[in-house]
Amino acid sequence: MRIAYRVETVRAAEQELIARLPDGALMQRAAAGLAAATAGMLGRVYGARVVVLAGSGDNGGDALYAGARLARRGAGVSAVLLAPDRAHPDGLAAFLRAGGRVADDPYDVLAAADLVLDGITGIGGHGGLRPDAVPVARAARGSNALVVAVDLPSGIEADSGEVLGEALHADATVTFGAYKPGLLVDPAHAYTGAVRLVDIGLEPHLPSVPDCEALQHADVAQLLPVPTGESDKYRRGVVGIVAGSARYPGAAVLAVAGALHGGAGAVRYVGPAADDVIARFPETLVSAGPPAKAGRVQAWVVGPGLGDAPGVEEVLAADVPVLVDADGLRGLDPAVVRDRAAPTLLTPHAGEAAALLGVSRAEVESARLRSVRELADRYGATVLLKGSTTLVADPGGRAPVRVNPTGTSWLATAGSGDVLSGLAGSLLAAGLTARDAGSVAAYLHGLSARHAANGAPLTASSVASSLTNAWRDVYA
Ligand SMILES: NC(=O)C1=CN([C@@H]2O[C@H](COP(=O)(O)OP(=O)(O)OC[C@H]3O[C@@H](n4cnc5c(N)ncnc54)[C@H](OP(=O)(O)O)[C@@H]3O)[C@@H](O)[C@H]2O)[C@@H](O)CC1
Ligand SMILES: Nc1ncnc2c1ncn2[C@@H]1O[C@H](COP(=O)(O)OP(=O)(O)O)[C@@H](O)[C@H]1O
Ligand SMILES: [K+]
Repeated sequence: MRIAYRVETVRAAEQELIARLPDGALMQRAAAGLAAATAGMLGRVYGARVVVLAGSGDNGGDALYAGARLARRGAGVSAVLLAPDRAHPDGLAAFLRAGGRVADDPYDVLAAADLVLDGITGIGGHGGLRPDAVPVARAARGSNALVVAVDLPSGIEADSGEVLGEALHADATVTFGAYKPGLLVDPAHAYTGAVRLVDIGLEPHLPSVPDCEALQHADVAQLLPVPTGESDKYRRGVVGIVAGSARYPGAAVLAVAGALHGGAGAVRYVGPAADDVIARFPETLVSAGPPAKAGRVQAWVVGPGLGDAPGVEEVLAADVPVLVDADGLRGLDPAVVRDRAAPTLLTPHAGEAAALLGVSRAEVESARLRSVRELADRYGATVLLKGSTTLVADPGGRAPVRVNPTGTSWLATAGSGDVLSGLAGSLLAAGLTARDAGSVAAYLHGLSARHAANGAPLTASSVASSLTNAWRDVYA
C-alpha cells in the first residue's frame, strides 16, 4: 500500500523527530537523499550544470544544501534566489562554501542547465506560484534541463491535489518522509512526474491511519475472491445487473461483460436488452420481469444505459449491496440512500458528481478529493469518483480515501464506465466491502485498459476481455 499524509500530520511528525535529533539533522537527511536521487538521474555529476531555484522557506533550504552536495562532487551549480534577503541562511552559506554561485541572470543559467532543482515552495506553499516566480518557472520548464521537484512541485496544494494558479511541471519529484495527497491526486499529480520517496525516519512518528492510500498488486491479490474446493456458483455470489434500454442496449452488454470477469459465480441480467446480452454472453441468466422477481442475488448494479426507465428505487429497496451508476444517479435522493441498511456504492463521473452536488463539472475536477468526500457524506454511501484519478471514499471521513494508481487516458471512451460498474458489482456480490469492491475494480479496470490500449485507442469491449490478463498480472 502506498500511503499519503496531509501537511498538518507530516509537520507534527517532523516536530517529534526534530526534538530527538541534533539541530538541522533532518534537513541534512532530506538534502542527502535529494542529492543522491538527482545524482542518479544525472548519471555523471562532475561537470553537470545544475540550477537551484530557492524560495524563502525550508524547501529552498533543502534545495540549497543538495546543491552544495552536488557542487562538492564537481557539478557547476548556480542558485536563483526568489527572495534574496530571505533565502535559507545556513543553506545558502553551505552552498556558497561548496563553490555554488548565485546567478546574475536566472534566464542565462536556466537556458544552459542540465538539471533544475525546484525548491521554490514545498508543503508551506499555497495558492499557486506567486507572480515573480512564474517567469522563472516557465523558463525552467522551457529549458532542456531535467526538472526535479523538491518535496513537491511548487505551486500545487499538497493536501488537496488542487492547482490554484500556475505550478511547475516536474519530470520527477523527490519527496521527504511521506507522500502527500497532492502527489497522488489529479490535477496536481499530473505535475509530479515519477515520484521517489526519501526515508528521513519519519515513519514511526506518523499515525497508523493515513489520509489517502493507493493499493498495489499485493494488496489487490489479497482482496480478490478466489474459489476453493468448497465453492459453488451460488456461494461465490450472484450479481444482478439492471441496465440497458431500447436506446442503449450496449450498456447492458458491457456491464454484464464486466460482471462476468469480476469473480461472482453467476450474473443475472434484468431489462430489455436480454437478447443482446444472451447473443454475446450465453452464460448470463436473463429475465424480463422486475428485479424483485429475478431470483436471489447478493448484490445489484443499477443504472448503465437505463435512460428514463424506472427501477432504481425498487433495487434500492433490496437488502443487499447496491451499486448505482450513470442514469441511476440522476436525481438520486440522499435520504433514500442514507436509509438503506445494506451498503451502497455510487460510481459517478465528474459530470454526474457535479449534478449531485449542485456545482460545476470543473469544480469537481479541480477539487476531486473534497468532492468525493462531500458526496460520500451527503449520501452516507461509498462513492467512487471516476476520471483521471479515480477516488473511492467512505462516508464519515475516518477511512483513508483510496486513490487508484492504474489506468490510462485511453479509458476516456464510451462504455468503459459500464464495464467498471459490472466488475465492481460482481466483487460486491462476492463479498467485498463497497470500498474494497470499488477500489479493486478500479485497479483491475485500469490495468486491463493498459493491456487493451498498449499505446493505441482501446474499446470498452476490449477492456472487459483484457480483465483476465489484469487478474493474472496481480497474481504474478
Ligand atoms: N520541517 C523540517 O524539518 C523539514 C522540512 N523539510 C522541507 O521544508 C519544506 C517546508 O518548508 P516551509 O514550511 O518553510 O515552507 P516552504 O514550502 O518552503 O514554503 C514557504 C515559503 O514559501 C513562500 N511562499 C508561500 N507560498 C508561495 C507561493 N505561492 N509562491 C512563492 N512563494 C510562496 C512563503 O513566503 P511568505 O509567505 O513568508 O512570503 C514561505 O517563505 C518541506 O516541503 C520540505 O521541503 C524537509 O527538509 C524535511 C525536514
Ligand atoms: N482522462 C482519463 N484518464 C484515465 N481514466 C479516465 C479518464 N477519463 C475517464 N477515465 C475512466 O474511463 C471510465 C469512463 O467511465 P464513464 O465516464 O462512466 O463512461 P461511460 O459512461 O461512457 O461508460 C472510468 O473508469 C474513468 O475513470
Ligand atoms: K518544490
